[in-house]
Amino acid sequence: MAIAASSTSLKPSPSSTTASWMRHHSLSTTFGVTALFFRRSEPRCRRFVVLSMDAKPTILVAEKLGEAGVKLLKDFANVDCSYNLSPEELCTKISLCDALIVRSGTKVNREVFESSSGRLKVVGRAGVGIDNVDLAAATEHGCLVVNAPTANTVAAAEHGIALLTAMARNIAQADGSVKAGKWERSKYVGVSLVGKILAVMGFGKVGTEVARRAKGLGMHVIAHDPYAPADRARAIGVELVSFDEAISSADFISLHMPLTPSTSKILNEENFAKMKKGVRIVNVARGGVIDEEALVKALDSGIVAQAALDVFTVEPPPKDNKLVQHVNVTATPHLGASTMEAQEGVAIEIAEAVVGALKGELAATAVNAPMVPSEVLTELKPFVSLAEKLGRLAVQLVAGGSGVKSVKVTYASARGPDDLDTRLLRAMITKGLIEPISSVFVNLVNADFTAKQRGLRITEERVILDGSPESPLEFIQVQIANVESKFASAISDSGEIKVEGRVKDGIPHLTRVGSFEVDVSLEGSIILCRQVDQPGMIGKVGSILGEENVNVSFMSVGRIAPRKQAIMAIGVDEEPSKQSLKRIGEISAVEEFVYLNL
Ligand SMILES: NC(=O)c1ccc[n+]([C@@H]2O[C@H](COP(=O)([O-])OP(=O)(O)OC[C@H]3O[C@@H](n4cnc5c(N)ncnc54)[C@H](O)[C@@H]3O)[C@@H](O)[C@H]2O)c1
Ligand SMILES: O=C(O)[C@H](O)COP(=O)(O)O
Repeated sequence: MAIAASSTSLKPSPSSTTASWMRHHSLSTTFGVTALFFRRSEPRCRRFVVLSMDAKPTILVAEKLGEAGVKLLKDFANVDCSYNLSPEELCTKISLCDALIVRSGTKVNREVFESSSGRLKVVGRAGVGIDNVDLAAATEHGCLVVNAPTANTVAAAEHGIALLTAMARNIAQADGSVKAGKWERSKYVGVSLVGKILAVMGFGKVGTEVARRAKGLGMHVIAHDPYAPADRARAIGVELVSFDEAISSADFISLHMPLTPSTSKILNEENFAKMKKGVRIVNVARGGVIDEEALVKALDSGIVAQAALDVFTVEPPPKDNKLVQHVNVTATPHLGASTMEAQEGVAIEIAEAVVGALKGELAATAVNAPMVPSEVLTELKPFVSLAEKLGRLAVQLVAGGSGVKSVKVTYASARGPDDLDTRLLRAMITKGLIEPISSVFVNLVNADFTAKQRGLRITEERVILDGSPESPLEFIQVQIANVESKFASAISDSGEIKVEGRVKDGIPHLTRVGSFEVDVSLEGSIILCRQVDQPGMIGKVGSILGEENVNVSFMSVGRIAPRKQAIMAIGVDEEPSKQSLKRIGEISAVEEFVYLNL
């Protein structure tokens, strides 16, 4: 994968790790100790993590949510249930919230993310359709969007069937007539469903359940869905056909695709003209998939005999909306998901997803981030940490003023190329590369976007090794090209800054710097010294650090040959004072050294 370059570049600067308190606070509050990819590791930030460990995150529930879900949320967070907020009120409240839960009635647009000043970390959509959430803006702001895709499927399908049968037998109109004191038996003669062709447009979860039920009513069901597997359709006796075939052969059309740029107004004047005269249309998907003006015309001309609509382009539709008022239209106010059972299920599904995301777990229903199965995550966890630390090390080796633009990551593994999903690792390397030298925070959601925005091009390469594929990876190598290093020995023979690491006994280790092999655990911070290999060096450095009670966790020397140049890597638990670092630099055999903060 390659992330295209843009015009900006990263400029390392020693003091640029400082971010605002608010950002640290919201990060650590929101993604506490278990946060796998959201927590920063600078000592300064760790203080805020400790401070905020007891602070509960705040979740704004902006639309009615089932009680069971609200209870789950309250067990974990402060919950503010504020319904019917104006857009301005939502923007004002959002800067105090770590998560927001909405249904289809709230527009979560760019302004909402901008108003959150970086605090909003999760948007939970209590339902399926996410067309009311600006996903691009969410991603740019590093905000995870999760939905509840399964709990209202049956409710929506049942509502679709209810509309289909009610429309065919004029139930709503006849009911109104009886209540008005009339008895119009010949006016409300309906049409039968049995033997009729139903075209299900969008053969996903809801479409499939509608098809199943329609077959039970004796209908002949065909479906159109460019992405649905034919065998799934065949398994329930449904034939997948082209768009034109579906709409031109159907007696009834039921819409079940999401609203996207490619489905917007997919039923338009041109397509109504292709339909059988007298076709009947059900829409429990989204109002925007129909050109509503064209539908009014098609109803007036008789191409469309009847329509049953649960959803509208603008909700609620204006009172004088011609479609709603049309005599041949049956309308419901977006009730597809509104059964007691579905709303309890959706509430639990979204509450679990939002709480999980706030705890830093990878969400199974993430809409704008890769979903990583938990077993894969368990296996990758130490490599995730290694990836971030290699990124942090590599960028700190860049001399101030050099712009980091081109980074190559090599993953060496004995596993087949399809067995390793590198998105998580790439995100962590990106986080490691960017966070030490900027005030932005990077996570799985915004990593690629942030890299692209900063003109950082990351290319990935797989090296397939022989041997046992027990571990997902042997080593990860990070190379930064076209830069100078503040530690010349980090430059490899081919001219790039190069660091390489492995996981040993579950702990990330640095195993190569430039052309030198080292072995130091990446648990604290590191001092790298290039020296002339000679006896007593470890003791000299160790005693300088010992004098100020800096604990050495690890030492390793990698050398070209005995008594030639060597690199000493020293792992330290505490940050040495400037004075101690200066004294290390003054040891006569030391040619260069660098302190790297992990
Ligand atoms: N009225 C309601 O209350 C209600 C309730 C639930 C869902 N919905 C709507 O129904 C939609 C479908 O829900 P779902 O759970 O079945 O989602 P889903 O993702 O399981 O199914 C959507 C299907 O549409 C297909 N699709 C995408 N583009 C298409 C196109 N151009 N032509 C035909 N098919 C296309 C997809 O391949 C997918 O199979 C949701 O996006 C939501 O907008 C409404
Ligand atoms: O996409 C959905 O899940 C449905 O349209 C339900 O929307 P609602 O949560 O506003 O009822």
